[in-house]
Amino acid sequence: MTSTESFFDGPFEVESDKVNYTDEAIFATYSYQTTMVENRNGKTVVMPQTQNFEFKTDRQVPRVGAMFVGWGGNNGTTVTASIIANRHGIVWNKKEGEVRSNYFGSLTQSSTIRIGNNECGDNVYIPFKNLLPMVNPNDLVIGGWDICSTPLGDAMKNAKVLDYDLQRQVYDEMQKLRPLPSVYFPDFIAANQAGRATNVLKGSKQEQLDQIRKDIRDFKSANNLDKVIVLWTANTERFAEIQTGVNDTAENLLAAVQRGESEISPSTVFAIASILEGASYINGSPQNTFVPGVLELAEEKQVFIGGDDFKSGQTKVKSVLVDFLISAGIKVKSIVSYNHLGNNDGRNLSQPEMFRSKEISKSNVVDDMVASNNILYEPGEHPDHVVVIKYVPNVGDSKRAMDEYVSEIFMGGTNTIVMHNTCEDSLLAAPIIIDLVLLCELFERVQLKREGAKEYERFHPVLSVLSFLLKAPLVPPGTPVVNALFTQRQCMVNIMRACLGLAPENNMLLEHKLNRNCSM
Ligand SMILES: NC(=O)c1ccc[n+]([C@@H]2O[C@H](COP(=O)([O-])OP(=O)(O)OC[C@H]3O[C@@H](n4cnc5c(N)ncnc54)[C@H](O)[C@@H]3O)[C@@H](O)[C@H]2O)c1
Ligand SMILES: O=P([O-])([O-])O[C@@H]1[C@@H](O)[C@H](O)[C@@H](O)[C@H](O)[C@@H]1O
Repeated sequence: MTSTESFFDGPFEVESDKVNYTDEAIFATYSYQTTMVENRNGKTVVMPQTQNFEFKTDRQVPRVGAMFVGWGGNNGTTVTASIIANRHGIVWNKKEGEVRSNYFGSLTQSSTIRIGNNECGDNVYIPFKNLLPMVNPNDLVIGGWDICSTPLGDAMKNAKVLDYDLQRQVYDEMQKLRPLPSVYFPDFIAANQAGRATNVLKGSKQEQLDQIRKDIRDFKSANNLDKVIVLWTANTERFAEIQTGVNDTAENLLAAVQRGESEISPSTVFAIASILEGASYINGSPQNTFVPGVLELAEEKQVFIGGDDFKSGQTKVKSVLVDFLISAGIKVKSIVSYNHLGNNDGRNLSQPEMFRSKEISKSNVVDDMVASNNILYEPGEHPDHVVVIKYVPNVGDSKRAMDEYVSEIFMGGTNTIVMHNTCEDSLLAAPIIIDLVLLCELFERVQLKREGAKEYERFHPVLSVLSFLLKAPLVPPGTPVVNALFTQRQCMVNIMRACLGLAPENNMLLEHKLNRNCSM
């Protein structure tokens, strides 16, 4: 039987008159094809449109620092220890035998992309990370802040995420890592977190903002970095109230910080600091860090922001399952998502205001799929959708998710899907954190020039291309939110293909569907 798949792991290059590789950059011409649709007297008229672009992708991979807010938490310690383990090629023992350090669960490090077919007609796949020049996670320089002063070795032990035999081998290196003091406004996270607040900044909000900015500058210069990316993996905050004159514009926001306005959260302080220091900022939690004033500031300074809330387990499955059901013409009528977890995040979420932030990000993930099908759903009609999260210390970081999906099928039938999903929360989130940093950094090196334009331009500061990794994707104002997981993945892959002048992956495989194989 002939093999239908091949895998090339070596260097990768496109040979085409549309692509030019220089030492500095990859230049590619690309025809972006879409369709404009009009409703003309009841008839849907579709008009193909083409816009030509020139893509420029800098080839020099910079020296990158990742600064985590909440560095001492389960996610922060797990991602740090795992990068150290991969850097040293650590192998450890479990009862099932030896395990070699890896980046499973990382889109960039452990997934592949179909790049075409060879002369035998076999599909050819390459590592996702080979498509465009990308930072090696082993080279990331990591730092960050935590309101808890516990050194990272002990914090890793407290997290109880990684196997003992692995922890043992990275403990000494981890124990040398100390989180910087952080911004702590008690009413933004659960009261039960107060005991952790042993490493907090003093002074006014302005003084704390200035200190965070200095921390970023000092980290960058001390480690001889080309750039820093700041990522929030601290606890889920309550939503901040949007207040006119406080956080509604960039100017008001900066003035409000100076006045010490109470409705400015720690995460918003970090976002302001990052943007003012030219460091991209990513929000791995569900709170509304990106109040209108932050959005305006990011646009003013042309600094990338991304969020919200890592899409790691239960929601990731939901964004696939509901997409499959609705795109198969099956009417989802009810979604009940229950989970319990026993880590500190779960403890923080046990306070209603913090749970509400998470409930919002977990509940909106099917809106685009439902809105796409007016055969199944009347305008404004939605499935029942309930999210329940309970704190049960015994399970620790090993979250137990239980979901029930009830759908209406053919001729009045009913389909019920019940799922139990043990999500090792931090082992699922850590590779996502790596992908968010690496992809954000990659897209900082991509520029586009429209046909006839003199200047290149960067992507909009709200980096919506990161949506595959996030539950509640932040998008530029007025643009569509896409949650369907494989649509999100294809979007990212096709943009990366466009950087190489390659057409989008269309999955047609037309060459295999004719009476005789057509050699293209
Ligand atoms: N699968 C996942 O683990 C997953 C998925 C999606 C989102 N998240 C979100 O990621 C975040 C972290 O999850 P976790 O399991 O690592 O939680 P965690 O409680 O283990 O870690 C959070 C850390 O943040 C610190 N912290 C709290 N407020 C801070 C502040 N203002 N500044 C600096 N540090 C602060 C805490 O001391 C703690 O060390 C949570 O908001 C969670 O909702 C996690
Ligand atoms: O990503 P996902 O598994 O759907 O959602 C998870 C929640 O179910 C969990 O309760 C919470 O603690 C995690 O932070 C994460 O947000």
